[in-house]
Amino acid sequence: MVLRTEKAIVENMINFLAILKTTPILTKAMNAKEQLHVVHSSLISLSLLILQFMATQGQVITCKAAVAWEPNKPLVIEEVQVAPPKAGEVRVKILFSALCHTDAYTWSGKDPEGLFPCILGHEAAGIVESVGEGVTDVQPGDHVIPCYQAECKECKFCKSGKTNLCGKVRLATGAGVMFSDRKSRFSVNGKPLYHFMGTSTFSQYTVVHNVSVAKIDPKAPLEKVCLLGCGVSTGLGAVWNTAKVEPGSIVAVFGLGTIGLAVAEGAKAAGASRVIGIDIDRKKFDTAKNFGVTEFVNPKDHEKPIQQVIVDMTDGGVDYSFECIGNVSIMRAALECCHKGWGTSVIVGVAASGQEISTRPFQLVTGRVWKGTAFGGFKSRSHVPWLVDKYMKKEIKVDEYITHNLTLVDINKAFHLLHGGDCLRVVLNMNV
Ligand SMILES: NC(=O)C1=CN([C@@H]2O[C@H](COP(=O)(O)OP(=O)(O)OC[C@H]3O[C@@H](n4cnc5c(N)ncnc54)[C@H](O)[C@@H]3O)[C@@H](O)[C@H]2O)C=CC1
Ligand SMILES: N[C@@H](CCC(=O)N[C@@H](CSC=O)C(=O)NCC(=O)O)C(=O)O
Ligand SMILES: [Zn+2]
Ligand SMILES: [Zn+2]
Repeated sequence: MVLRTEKAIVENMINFLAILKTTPILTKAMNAKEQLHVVHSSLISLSLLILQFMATQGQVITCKAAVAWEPNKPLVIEEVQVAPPKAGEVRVKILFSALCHTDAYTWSGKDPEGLFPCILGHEAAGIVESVGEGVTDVQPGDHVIPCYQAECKECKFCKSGKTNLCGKVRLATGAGVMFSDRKSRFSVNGKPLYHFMGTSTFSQYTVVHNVSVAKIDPKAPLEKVCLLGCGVSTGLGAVWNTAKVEPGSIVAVFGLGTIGLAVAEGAKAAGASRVIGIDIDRKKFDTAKNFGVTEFVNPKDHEKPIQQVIVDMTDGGVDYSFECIGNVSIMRAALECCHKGWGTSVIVGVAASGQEISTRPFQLVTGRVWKGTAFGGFKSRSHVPWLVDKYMKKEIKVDEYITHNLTLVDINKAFHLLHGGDCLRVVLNMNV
């Protein structure tokens, strides 16, 4: 363990120097003496961080977390105890966590898997603090994105080559506990708190399974790439992996929040000839243009059912449609606006417990295809680092989805903002 930790320190020093080398302020604005000063003080900070991690390894950490004690009741910032990682587990210092509508959905009490009290949050980035026995893929100091969709590379799902779903820890994460002992690593004064989606990132420290953590480029800004833990990746992947949109396709996107905009961005990158954005909030269109939407339709402006409006606009229907709202009536409309013979509709939105989809079977008999996607079909540990690299090469947007920056203590305000029409993603700084 000591050897592994020393190796981690050295590797992180090297990584850190690599970051400094690419920091423009060091190459342009400063003289050599000033640059040396920045390097020295940064190295001291890094060493302190590593020493801090060495001091906490194997110990219970007390830190701040937002606890959902009951559905729909304000989250409470509590001092929580985070147990050390057991075999096959990783404890992560969460630096930035964004809010996703799925957190709000579970918090609302409409998620059949929702368990309380719990720590929500699943779109985040941080640094590995310590690892449990047998963990070799990551080590203290690594920059990581927790992944609610695991990738063990061994189970029948992972080996199938047909899906990104992984079966290894899914039952445990659905039950709000860790796989090895079916217990939680979180507590408040001895009272256990449930984990959420295997990530629970609204805590300054969390414990995740080693199959649920992606190691990323240490130069990537964690306050931005945290978004690749869910929303942006899901939208892009829905287009590239699930639908496999071809150049020249006509695409309809229902719902122009973060997920719908990422679908539009993915469709544009895939060479779609038209990207029709549908939303009941007309303010969304100005933003949507910047993400690749070419036409905007507001269902409120039409008497006819929205599927008929789209069919009439597209000589019989679209090649691909995406439902990015979580509304089962719109899921039906999204299927029925697809072209006879080949149109494919992808459900991305998460609908509440008890909701069901329906259509005339004739819609499918006549060649339309109905699909769904989880995390955009991306295999988490393999593809999240690739997405981070694409962001670093400026091949995908991320910054543009961040409309608000707040701190952990303002998390209730952040959820309030998330429900407003002007908000895409709120990123919380977890350590201020
Ligand atoms: N399948 C997956 O892996 C994932 C699914 N999700 C789900 O995706 C959905 C969308 O997430 P966000 O983009 O963050 O949500 P959002 O709330 O920001 O966006 C939804 C958009 O739909 C619009 N809208 C609402 N009702 C409408 C209607 N009847 N017709 C047309 N437009 C309507 C809203 O004005 C809003 O612009 C959520 O249900 C979320 O839980 C999120 C992440 C991953
Ligand atoms: N527990 C929920 C499940 C909601 C859901 O479908 N989640 C998506 C991710 S949404 C992210 O923001 C998902 O990946 N599902 C696959 C999975 O294995 O959970 C419910 O029952 O409604
Ligand atoms: Zn999400
Ligand atoms: Zn697996």
